[in-house]
Amino acid sequence: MSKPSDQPSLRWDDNAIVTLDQRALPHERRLLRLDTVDDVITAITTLAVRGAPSIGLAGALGVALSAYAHCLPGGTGGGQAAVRADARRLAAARPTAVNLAWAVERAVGRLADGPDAVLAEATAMIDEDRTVNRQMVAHAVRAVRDRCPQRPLRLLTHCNTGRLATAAVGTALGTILALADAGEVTEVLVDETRPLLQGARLTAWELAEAGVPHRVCIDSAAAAAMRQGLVDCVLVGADRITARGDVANKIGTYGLAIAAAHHGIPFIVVAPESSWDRSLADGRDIVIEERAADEVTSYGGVRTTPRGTRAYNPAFDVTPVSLITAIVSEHGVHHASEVTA
Ligand SMILES: CSC[C@@H](O)[C@@H](O)C(=O)COP(=O)(O)O
Repeated sequence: MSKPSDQPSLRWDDNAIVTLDQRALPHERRLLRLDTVDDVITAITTLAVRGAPSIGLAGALGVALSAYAHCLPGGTGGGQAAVRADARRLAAARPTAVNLAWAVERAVGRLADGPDAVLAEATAMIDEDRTVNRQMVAHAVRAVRDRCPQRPLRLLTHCNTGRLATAAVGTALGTILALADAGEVTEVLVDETRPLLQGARLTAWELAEAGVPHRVCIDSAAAAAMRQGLVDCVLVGADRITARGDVANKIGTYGLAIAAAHHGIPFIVVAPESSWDRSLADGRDIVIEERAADEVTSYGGVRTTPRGTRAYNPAFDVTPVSLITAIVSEHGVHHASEVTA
């Protein structure tokens, strides 16, 4: 039997995309079947499918769904023009993670060869992501070992960057799991990741599944944990990295990086090449998704703020390269000071 981490977070099955519904975790392991482009867009916008590499793969498979619907005799018609329109809607479902637009564009690139070619491209991307995960994690493990001589390690991570967010072991969380597997980790502090609790719900679930000791850490306690000496290294993922190495990632990452720099703690970003957007130099040019106020003004469907309270709810922030120790991809370890436009 394969280990949980050997199973891709999403797959193609009988003309549909099948994925774990991340909204239901950790209480329910519910499979979600996405039959149409609209299903895919809803899954991405509601975070049933989330994490930069995973939404890219879902987007690419969504183009295949569209190609089968519009480009086969007996389908709904519309041809390639209709598929391109769907592809634009898919790519716009979430604006910050560049992996989504990148993957959709790659799938569209095979449109002239027919729906089977689009599907083959999308499924090849799933296989590639698995290879990329393995390579990236190997480099990132080396980066942590080089910078953190003490053993065992106390690590801190933010959001969810594991197998739910990718097609294999993940990026930052994959690295943590590999270090834990080697017996080098004593505890992982898991930022709960307000407001949608990707850390508390998903990362804690993945770590528990793997048997890695961890505690959920309220986001606002991360700096205090660093001051108390509970953190040897911070590992996070990325949604978009600019040519000079500024990193957009889940809201709260910037604050973590400031705190880590203040305490002299290595801050390492682990992300695939597909998260780089070299068309941008300055991270301030990255479009940051602003999400609905009710994600903050209510909890579990119950309002927590006075009626009419407005909210500031950006899904991501940007950490300038000056606060980052290293950025690791499948190609190796980049010292942040070497990454320039
Ligand atoms: C390997 S996932 C990298 C990032 O996508 C991750 O850190 C993150 O910020 C995810 O945000 P989310 O809003 O949950 O999709």
